Amino acid sequence: MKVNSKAAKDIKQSKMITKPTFTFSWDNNKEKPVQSTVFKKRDKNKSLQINKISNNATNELQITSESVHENITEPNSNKHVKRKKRKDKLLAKQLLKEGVNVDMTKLNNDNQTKNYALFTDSPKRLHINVSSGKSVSEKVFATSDRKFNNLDIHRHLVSNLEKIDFKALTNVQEKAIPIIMSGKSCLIRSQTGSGKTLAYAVPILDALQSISPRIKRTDGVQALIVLPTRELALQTHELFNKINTFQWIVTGHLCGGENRKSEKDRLRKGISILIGTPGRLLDHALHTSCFSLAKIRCLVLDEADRLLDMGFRKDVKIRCLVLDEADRLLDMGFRKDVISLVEQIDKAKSDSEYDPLAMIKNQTSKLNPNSSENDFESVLPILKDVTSKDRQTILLSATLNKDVSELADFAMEGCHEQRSPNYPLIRYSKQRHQENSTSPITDTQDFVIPNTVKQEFMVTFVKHRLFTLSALIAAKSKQNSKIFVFMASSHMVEFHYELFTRYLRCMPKNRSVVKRSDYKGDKVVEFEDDDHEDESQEDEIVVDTEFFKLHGSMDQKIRKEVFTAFRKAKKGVLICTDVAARGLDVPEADCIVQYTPPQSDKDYLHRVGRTGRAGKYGSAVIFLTHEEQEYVDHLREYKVFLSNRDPEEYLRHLCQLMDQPNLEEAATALQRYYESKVASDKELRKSACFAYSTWSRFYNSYPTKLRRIFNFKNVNLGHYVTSFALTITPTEVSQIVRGQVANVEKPRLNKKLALHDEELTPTTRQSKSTQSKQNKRKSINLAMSEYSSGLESPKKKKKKKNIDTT
Ligand SMILES: Nc1ncnc2c1ncn2[C@@H]1O[C@H](COP(=O)(O)OP(=O)(O)OP(=O)(O)O)[C@@H](O)[C@H]1O
Repeated sequence: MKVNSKAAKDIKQSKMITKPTFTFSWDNNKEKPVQSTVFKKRDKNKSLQINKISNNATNELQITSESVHENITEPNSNKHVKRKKRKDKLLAKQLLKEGVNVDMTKLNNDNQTKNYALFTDSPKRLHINVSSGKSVSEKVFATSDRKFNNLDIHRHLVSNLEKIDFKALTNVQEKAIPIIMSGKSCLIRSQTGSGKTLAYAVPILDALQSISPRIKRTDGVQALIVLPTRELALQTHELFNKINTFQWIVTGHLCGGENRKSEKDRLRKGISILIGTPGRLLDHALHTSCFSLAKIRCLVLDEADRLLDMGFRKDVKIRCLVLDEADRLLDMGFRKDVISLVEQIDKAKSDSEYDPLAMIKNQTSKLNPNSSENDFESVLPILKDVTSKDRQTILLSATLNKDVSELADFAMEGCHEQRSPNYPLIRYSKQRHQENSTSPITDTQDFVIPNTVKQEFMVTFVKHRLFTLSALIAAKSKQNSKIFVFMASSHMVEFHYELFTRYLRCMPKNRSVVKRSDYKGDKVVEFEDDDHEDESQEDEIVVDTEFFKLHGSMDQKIRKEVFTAFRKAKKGVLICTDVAARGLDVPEADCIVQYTPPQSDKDYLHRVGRTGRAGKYGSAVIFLTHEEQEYVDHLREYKVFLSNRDPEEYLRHLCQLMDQPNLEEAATALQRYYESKVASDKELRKSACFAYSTWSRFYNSYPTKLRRIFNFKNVNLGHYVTSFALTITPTEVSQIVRGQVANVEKPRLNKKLALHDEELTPTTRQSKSTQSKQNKRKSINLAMSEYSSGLESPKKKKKKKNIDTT
């Protein structure tokens, strides 16, 4: 019991007080009656007892003492859990009858149950079939042993590539580079980490360097590369810079969250190869005059008609449009925007003046005797031909679906003088529904995951999730691993990042003093003891690794710094949302942890694809609960086979970490330690509440086809609260979150999982108007929260008639 008059004041003033209860007793001398009034805070964590004694003279009650009781409720002490325990016992008896070995003492022992109940759950069995099947695999490097110097590209480019150690061609490069160099549009599907970026970067650079007279900055954008995330745009830009030996070819990137003025300056100077995210590109197209559409071909998103009003000139020449991670762009709601872009470019072409020279040139090139049989038309490569009004379109992704193929049909239809929808589809493996390379792409494509990645699943009890993840991180850090940990929301990333950096990485030296008796019952363990200011309070590094965080709500500057630092780090743990799932290339990353399963099956592939890149080895593990284990069967539909990993293999590391000989004691001590820290730190507790709240929204918005596996109605929310190191009930968490949101003047939190308005794409912003549409796109929006368009709010830009000319 603690007495603290400030706390007593807080409770008295607090609005969250239930009705007081009055009790009367006699004072020690049995002379006067004592009236005790107990106020209880709604969160039941604190209660205030005021003892008053009647003053005979004035007939008034005098306060004799005030005391605040901190009742840390044991999460499992409610009726619901008791009922569940009864059920567990019945189930255990049933299992015993079936001949399954069940330790009934654990279930019957009340003391054990009282002992925090982390390891007293009824036995749950895995009922999934984990036998492996034949997955679809692709070889990364070409068997023909072809090298860059065998290609007809400039020798300076070859020597630079060799210097960076790009000698042998990967399969996708061997197939795609000659096709792109010939000027054809194509659709490329190839597994993650197979070198798709270089497959288009090399031919683009080579084509541009061969133009005579040399292209100038003032000639405007020649190639436009559109990517879904800022990090990906930055990374692609870096790659272009690294391999570009031709100083007159200027590359640049535009993505949300950066200083617009410096971007404007760069645009004014001129860029030949422009890499960017759709939102920011549109932003500049709308507001930056030096990014005039008269000079450069721009990606037109939502407001194509307005762009035309703004002077979409007819002599524009974007001759190469690359849509990387094309399916992601569609998932993010950019379908309309991309289609608008293509329409505008086509319109510009058809509106352009009669150009007999170009026509003659095209005719001549069609008679080129060197053209291959398969060429549906043989033209002078578009990028090399300055007079060409054509456009070359390249769509790439590791996962193509019907939507992308429809977009490709549309985008490529008009990209050559003689239209032909018969564009080459570059894909390596023969798939279930694929008879030949021209057979249609369906939504049920088999997933091709690098066979150098060991894919596992780990079934844990919900209450074990937090310390199992900690154990995994501790174990992997000993092996100097570089780990991606994928979580559901920005808040979840923030909370785990704080918790792990502050309390997992370093721990007090005296942590071994916590014995079983210390975490029995309802007492919260505190390692620090105010009375002992000795060395026992010192911390030591127990998990020797660096933690990083990455999510869409972070400031762009920090986001860039974090990403660069993680790439450079020798080892580390990147706690992130799906913003890091696509395209990011961290070659040394050797472990992927999916702490929250993805909402889209494709995301499973892309998350796993952050390891095992370019033939390197890696492992990927997904956390599942017993109720979710069917997900393993679900992935088998895509020919993805996971093996089972026993969590105990990681949990053993906790004994050393917590200085406890017994595994269960060590795990419980860690959980208690986290809980005590969260309970005593207001900010951390708030962060945990938001993390839990956004997780629950995420979990509640799985798409229909995954809902039978990830069913919100089936989850024990109380257990999930424990997995966020909280010792309060889910209802209390929502009250705290609601209270916090109400206290914020201008709530930055969108009703949907803390979506920041600026994170929405122009298309989504329009769709915000109707609630029904919102509901339909619930899961899309969740994913999009991670991507910034960098656009101003619609209100601001609506009345802007004059374009900013600065
Ligand atoms: N010819 C090559 N030889 C050696 N390494 C290569 C070669 N081409 C690419 N790489 C390396 O392979 C890795 C993956 O390349 P890249 O990022 O282009 O893959 P991707 O296919 O685009 O993957 P994702 O689908 O995940 O975006 C990079 O680290 C890159 O440096």
